[in-house]
Amino acid sequence: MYVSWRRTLTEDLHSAYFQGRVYYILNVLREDIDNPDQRISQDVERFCKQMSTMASRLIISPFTISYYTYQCFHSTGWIGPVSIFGYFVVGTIANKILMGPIVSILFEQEKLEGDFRFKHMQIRVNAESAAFYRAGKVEHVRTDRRLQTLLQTQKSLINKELWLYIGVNTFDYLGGFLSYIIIAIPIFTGVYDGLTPGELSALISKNAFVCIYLINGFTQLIDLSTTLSDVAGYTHRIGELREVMDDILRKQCDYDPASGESYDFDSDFNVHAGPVDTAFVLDHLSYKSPLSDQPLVENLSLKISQGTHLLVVGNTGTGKTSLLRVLNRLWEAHSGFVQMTTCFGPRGTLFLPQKPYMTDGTLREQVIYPLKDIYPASGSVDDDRIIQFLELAGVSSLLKRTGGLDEKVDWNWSDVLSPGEMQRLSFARLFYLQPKYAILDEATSALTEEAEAQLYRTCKQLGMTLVSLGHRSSLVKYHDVQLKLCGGGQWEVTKLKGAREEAT
Ligand SMILES: Nc1ncnc2c1ncn2[C@@H]1O[C@H](COP(=O)(O)OP(=O)(O)OP(=O)(O)O)[C@@H](O)[C@H]1O
Repeated sequence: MYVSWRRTLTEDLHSAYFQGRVYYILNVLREDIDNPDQRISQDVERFCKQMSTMASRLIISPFTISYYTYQCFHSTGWIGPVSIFGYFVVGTIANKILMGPIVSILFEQEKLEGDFRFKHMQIRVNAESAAFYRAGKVEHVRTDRRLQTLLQTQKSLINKELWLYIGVNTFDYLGGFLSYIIIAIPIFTGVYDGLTPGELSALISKNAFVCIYLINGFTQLIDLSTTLSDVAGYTHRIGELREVMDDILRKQCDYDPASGESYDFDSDFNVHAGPVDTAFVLDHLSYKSPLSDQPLVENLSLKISQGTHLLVVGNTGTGKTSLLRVLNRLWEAHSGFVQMTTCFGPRGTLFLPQKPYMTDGTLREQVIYPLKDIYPASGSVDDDRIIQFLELAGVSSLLKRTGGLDEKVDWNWSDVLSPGEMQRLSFARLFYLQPKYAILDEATSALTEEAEAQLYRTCKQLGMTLVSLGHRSSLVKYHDVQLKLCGGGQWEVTKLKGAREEAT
């Protein structure tokens, strides 16, 4: 049961988490949900484990309780079952009161557990940068601080649980007396006055057995209180995550106001109807960052068309990457429209983000990312293409390091590749997927100008229209139009080297 519940619950959460932009919104934009990763992995695991330990008792209890209620009624009359049920109700109310604070503290403890784990994760991912700073001591203090906060909460949880344990054990203990009180009432009220001492002792032992068994059935349920309080805490965390994901899915605006069509964020490779030679149409677009009321850009009208290479420049924080977020529909526009008139992926538009993302897997999986399978499915011809593109991107040496395109590697790609190698590998991806439009966010910032020139030349030879973001003046010569973001919502478009001006 544990395994199948865990599978069902995790798969259900995954299907919502990976739908559209939900994982991005949860991790980057929403602050009301802590540690979604921990909720999906650890909380679900513990929830299913605790539920499965409760399951056998919960399944069997109704049968044993019904059977012994009948038996108890048969031997003691209504007084036995009624007093035992009453006793159970009192015990349940007492436990409910004691359980109340535990659920909220358990919730808090799991949050702090997630924060503590995240700190270790942060150090694991950034071990080299931290080591360059010789930051062992400061990281030690900070990690210990998180541990102390966690342990304090854990201690107060255990203190609260202590009262619950005392309550549960007292209930168990007093239950033992109750069976004799139930038998004592008919004896002392003279119901069994006509019986001989032998018959009376036989009756007492029979009645005691039945009552003790019925009470035992209830105490077993009451013993579940501690497990139940844990289950309630995990349910709260998992339920909250599910509700927030549903809320995001409901609000996710997959409706294109310009074309009036709805689109599917995940159906990447469907061609969107629109002018064939245009990738994006921006109409009086304004956008701002999620935490600020100041507009980054106001009333931007622009067309990104085939053959017109666009360079986006501007000071730090003026909203260059944010423009790509709006184009890629990660952020909603504040006003105006953005229409994406091509598909996403091969033969459409592809974004190379500022931080190259190296997935796990083989070298082939790195190159074909984000495709799941080779494209087009062409067997060994595909190998030749991949090798050729690795060479063109200047990372053919990776073939030797990995031992082949399909050799499994046991390292973390982001740890072992230099930033320059990661950028080159991202270009190998781009060459392989050959989109019509390549949107490059400081994609060559870690490379020399010669390497940059070679990569840009190859992109153009492969027929891509480029939209680049960057600070380097060397980028100017590869572009026809420049969009300068000046901050405070201002922008200006200029034509470079006398090219056709597509932008207005
Ligand atoms: N997830 C976020 N939540 C809140 N604010 C954000 C978020 N991402 C970016 N910002 C803010 O939005 C503003 C614009 O950021 P953006 O990344 O577009 O800058 P940029 O022009 O690309 O800068 P750079 O040249 O350094 O890459 C910045 O002030 C940034 O702090």
